[in-house]
Parts: sequence; structure tokens; C-alpha cells
Amino acid sequence: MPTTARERLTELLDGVTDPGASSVHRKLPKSALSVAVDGVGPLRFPISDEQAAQLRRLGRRARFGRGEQTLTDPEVRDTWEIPSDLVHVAWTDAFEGVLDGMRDELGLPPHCRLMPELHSMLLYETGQFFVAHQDSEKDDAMVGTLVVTLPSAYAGGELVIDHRGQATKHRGSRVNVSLVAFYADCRHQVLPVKSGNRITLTYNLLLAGDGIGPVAEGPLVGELADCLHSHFTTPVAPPYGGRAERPKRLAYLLNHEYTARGLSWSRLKGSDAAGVASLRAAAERAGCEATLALAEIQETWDAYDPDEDPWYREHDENEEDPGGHKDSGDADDGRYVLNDLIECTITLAHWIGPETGRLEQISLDLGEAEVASTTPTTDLTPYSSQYEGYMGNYGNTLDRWYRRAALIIWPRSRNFANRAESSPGWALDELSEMARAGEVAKAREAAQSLRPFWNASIQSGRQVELFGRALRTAGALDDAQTAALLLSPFPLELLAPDQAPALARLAARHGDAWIGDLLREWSTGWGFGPYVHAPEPLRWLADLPRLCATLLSADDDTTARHIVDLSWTWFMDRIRPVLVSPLTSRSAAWLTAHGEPLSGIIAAAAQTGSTRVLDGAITVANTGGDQALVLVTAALRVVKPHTAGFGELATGCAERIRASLARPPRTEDDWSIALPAGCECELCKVLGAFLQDPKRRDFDWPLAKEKRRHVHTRIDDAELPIHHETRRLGRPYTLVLTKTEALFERDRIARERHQADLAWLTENRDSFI
Ligand SMILES: O=C(O)CCC(=O)C(=O)O
Ligand SMILES: [Fe+2]
Repeated sequence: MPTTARERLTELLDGVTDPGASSVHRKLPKSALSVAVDGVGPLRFPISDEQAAQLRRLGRRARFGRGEQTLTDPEVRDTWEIPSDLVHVAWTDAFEGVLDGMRDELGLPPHCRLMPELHSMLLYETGQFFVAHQDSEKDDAMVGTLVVTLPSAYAGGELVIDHRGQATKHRGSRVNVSLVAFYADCRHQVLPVKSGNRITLTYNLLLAGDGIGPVAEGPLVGELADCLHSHFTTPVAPPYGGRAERPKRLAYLLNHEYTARGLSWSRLKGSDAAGVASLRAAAERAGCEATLALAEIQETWDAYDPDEDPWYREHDENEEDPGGHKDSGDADDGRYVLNDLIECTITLAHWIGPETGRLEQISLDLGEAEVASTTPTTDLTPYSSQYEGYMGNYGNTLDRWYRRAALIIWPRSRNFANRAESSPGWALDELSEMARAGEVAKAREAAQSLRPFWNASIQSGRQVELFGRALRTAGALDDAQTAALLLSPFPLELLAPDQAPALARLAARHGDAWIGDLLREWSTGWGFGPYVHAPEPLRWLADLPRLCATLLSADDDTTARHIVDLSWTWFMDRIRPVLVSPLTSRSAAWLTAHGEPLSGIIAAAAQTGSTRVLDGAITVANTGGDQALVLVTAALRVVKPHTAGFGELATGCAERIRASLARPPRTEDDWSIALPAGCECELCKVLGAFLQDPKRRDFDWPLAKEKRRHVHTRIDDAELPIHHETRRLGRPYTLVLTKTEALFERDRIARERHQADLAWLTENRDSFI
């Protein structure tokens, strides 16, 4: 007994839509067609070995498509293709009738016609084959393929058509013409020919006329409309708790597969035509809108590889081995054993724009309660899959990706909000359009309906492109609260100089508090940890002077100063932990990479007169350790000569380097090393004392495993010039520490670097102002 409206709807559709065949087979007498090939003459049926040999001489190795490419690979496709401009085919009238019969059996509406378009003539000699594949749609109107096998004597070479795990084998004949038509989404293959020659003509089947299915008669449409009504009025609790809400839409997944090119109201395959026609009529009756869409589906299964030894997996304690990570393509997919479906996400990626009628890119995640289908996704073949072996934190998984078409239905009352959620760019343009037409109040009200999902839709969409549109729309709607709503989801680093004037206009209109709040919100997205590699905001900071110059020339000092302030705060939060960590090769490289953003902030601070920032930078340079010196030197190295803001920094920096050089160099017998702060434990006290002692070079230290590990880690993290080794003798083992010559080498290199920096600073003294 179906319980939800969705289940009732699925059952109704399942009951009335005749699934139609996915492939159909006919035999015709050999008199049904005549074929002549230039250079060979008329073919005589059954085709003799001699004529086959003549065809072979005209043939080229057949190619096949993969994605955008056309390839030859005899491992995939081993057959000869006779150039189709040499081939002339004449059918008797019987052919028309056969095509109409095939159309009906495939479940296509009676008022349209299948139009065959000769694609190629193929010759399979003994041993030749074509592995499983799906034909590409070579024309927008193409719905399937027709394979005509000409009469000849051969064995093997069966055409195997797969549909939802069911394989149908078709054999040709010595005396008859054999015709097989199938939908373009069926995978098929030609098994190796065991003896003789197999000769086929392949046709693209185009659908002519309006293929929109008939709307079922009787009570069905009314019943479906009732289901839709109850679906949209019954709140559903989310699977992981929370408040029950009414579903916003219903996505009915179609039975056949469609490519972006082939998705069209008038070219639906088999049962889909009738199902969609009835459901669309029901949507109309229930006051709903409907359109066709393409969904990306990802399933994650708890799965295992029966060939993998489970004992080995569970008992493997080898620390060196991070676990068996293995990728596999779909060819391997079938060998895994599936346990539970852990997760399934369905995202709409394209739809036929309800207004434009054209395929548009969208991005919208569907909830479980928003999806219905008569064909379970597991019956289909994934277009890609990946097996992930045991990774330590949870078991093995098999990910599978599918593409499915869907009819999306939503209540007309939610038209604006629903479409906006799938396509935020459309929503922004639509709001601007309303405002331009003088309907500003209506536009503001519509904008309010975006609130529940606006952040999420913008963050999953193409933000760069949407940002400019959001600024324009916020201007057109001319209301502080609405503008804040529309703009809040964006990150600050999207703000480019050419958008600065639009932002300055909004700031002037809505006031200092408004722009302050907005900028603060934009900058909270910058929550990166100190070692996360995040080049985008850094590049944006380096370019800050250009942005500020544009704002200043638009007379917006306040916004410019706010931005410099927020940038400095963010930058310092990011840099602070590294300034107090040991200076290692890794942290030095990281700090150097921050020189350019720092110079951007300082130059912008000088432009905007932000003394807090300028003073802050000087304090860091004068009071920070060697780490700060690395950072500030890197910043000075990249500033353009005569950029304001750097004079005092350059002087302070030079003084500190001079002071450091004035200290006497390490003497030959001084082996003392400072252990950086960071741990106060007993072990570190012992380690620190050994390091500090200028006389001691070696230390044999009996220590248990965990303790040895702690000491290693301290030494390695700080890149100290100490060699460490475990002598595996006695209990506990002995950790052998030895100070290395690198200690002196490093000192020498540091002095040389200081000398070079000082010389450079002195030489360029006048360019820092
Ligand atoms: O030769 C056949 O039976 C089928 C050939 C085929 O699958 C193709 O050309 O795509
Ligand atoms: Fe094919």
C-alpha cells in the first residue's frame, strides 16, 4: 500500500505507461532492399566471400567516439567501414510499414515518424567485433539506431543489446534481411564473428513530427493532480531531524536516459512520452509549472571487493602503508559486492528554461522527499564509478555517478522562489526587470522570498558572474534591507576595481553603518587556518591599492578605509601564529609568499590614511622576531619604487639587520642550539639542556617508543641541525642524538642573506618614501 502522495503517483504512472520495448527486431525477405557499392557493383544475397573481399578492399578501420574525440583502437572496435558515399541503398515500400511498426513497438506516439539516415556500411570479418558502448547522438532529432544485417553466411557476431541489466541477442541470417532498432541510451555490442563475414548497414533514427505523447484518457490526470496537490500541502520531516516542511518541488525521474543534446519535450523515449504528457497535464490542473531537467546522481555504497583478503586488511599494522586506495573505472564496477546505500545526492544541473525553452545550466540539490521514479537508479548503468579501499576511518565504499532526466513540477504560487533557487542569475535579472518596469514594490517583496535559500544558492553557484548582477540589482531595487539581503552571500575578495563605483553608489545611498555591516559580513568568509593554501584572497590583497584608488576617485573614503582595516585584521589573524613559531624553511617560504599581500595592504593604508594599519605594520617590523624580518623584507622587495607608506619600515628593517650583523659570529667551538619554545615537558627540558650546552655534541638517551617519538617530532618540526637515530639494543632502545655541521653552515648563510638585504636596502634607500 503506497503511503505518500509520491508513492501513489509513481504507482499510477507505472500502471498506465506501457514501458514499450527498448529494442525491436524484424526480418524481411532479401527482396526488400537492393544495395550497390561503387567499385563492387550490386551486392548479391547472400553475400559471397568474393564480394566481401572486394568490400574489404574499400574499407577503412572503423572509428568510434569517446566524449568529444573520435578514435581508432582495434581493442575496442575491430571492423571495416565502407565509405558511405560509395553505398547506394534502395528499399521497397515495405520499409515504411516496418518503421511505423517499430515506432509503435518502441512506444513512440503514432503521430510522429521514424526517419532513417544511412550512417555507415560495416564489414566484420572472422574475429572482428565492437565492445559494449552507447551510440552518440549525431543529430538533435536522433532517438535511436537501426542496424540492418544483410544476408550472408556467418556464425557468432551477435548484436547484444542491454537495457536495465537485460541482454537481448540478435542474430542475422543467410537468407533474410534482419533489422534491429534500439534507443540511443541502450548499451550494445557486437560479439566476435566466429566464421564468415557479417555485413551491416547502420542508420541514425531521427524522430520527425511532434513526439509529445498522448495524454491518457479517463481519470488518470485527475488522480495525478490529486497526488500533486497532496504532495505540495503535506509537510515532511527532514531525514536527520528538524522542522517538517512542505516539499517545494517534485522531480519525477524518467525511465530512459537523455543527453543534454537529446532532451526535448518532443523527443521523449518509449513510456516517457506518455508519462510526461499525463503528468504535465496533471500539473496544469493542479496549478503547477513543469519543465524537463537533467540530474546528476551520486550514490555511495558500502561495498567490498570479494578478491581482497579481509584478514590482511584488518590485521595490517604496517605504519608505512596508508591503506589500499584503489581507483577503478566502470569496467570493474560489477565485481564489487554492495551492502548498504550510505548516501545518495541528486543535483539538477540543467533544465529547459521555462521561459526561454532552451537548455540552461542550473545547480539545485533535491531533498529525498522531492524525488519520485518508476525505474530505480540501481537498474541503470553508471557513467562512472570509483571504488575506495579501506581508509582507516570507515569501510570500503563504491561511488557511482549517473545522469538522469526528470520532469520537475512546482506550485505556481512558488514560481519566483523556486526558479530563483535553481537559477540565482535569472532571479537577479528578473528583479531588475521588475524594477525597470516600475514595479519596485513587487520586486522588493519577491526579493524577500529569497531569504531562506539565497546564501546557499549563491555559494554553490558561479559567484564571480553573479556578483556584478547582484550589485546592479541591489542598485535598482533601492532599498537598504533588500540590498543587504542580495549582497550578503558574497566574499570580499570578489570585489574588483570595476565594481567599486557601483558599491560606492550603494554606500552613499544607504550610509556608513550599512556598508560597515556588509563589508564585515563579506570578510567573515575568510576563515582560513594559518597553513591552508589559499592564493585567491592573497592575490586580491596584493591588488588592494587599485581597488582603493577607484573607491577614492568615486569619493568613497569610508568604504576604502573599512576595507583596508578589515584586510589588516584578517591578515594579522592569519599571520600571527606563524610569527611566533620556529623559523624553518617551510615557514620562511610561507612568510615570503605573504610579502606581496602585505605590501598591498600597506600601500592601500597610505592611500586611505589608515594610521592604525600603518602603525601596526611598523610595530610588527620593529618588535617581531626574525620571522617578522623575513615577512617585511619580502614586502619591501616587491613594492614599486616611490610608493608611499614604506619609508619608516625600510629604515627600521635596515637597523635591525645591522644590529644582527653586529653580533659576533658563532665561534668554531660553540655548539649551543636554542630549542624553540612550545613545550614545557620534562623531556623537552632535558633536550633543551643538551642543545644549549656549547660543549656537548652527542647524547645517548635510553627512551621508550612514545618518548622517542616526541623528541623526534620536536627536532624535525623546528628543523634543528641534529641527527637522530634509534639504536635497537637493550630495553628501552637508545635514542642517539648528534649535532651536525649544518649548524655553522646555516649561520653563515643567514649572515650572507642579511648582508645582501642590507646592501639592497641601503642602495634603494631613496625609493622608500
Ligand atoms: O554492426 C553492428 O551491428 C552495430 C554497429 C554499432 O554498434 C555502431 O556502429 O555503433
Ligand atoms: Fe553502436
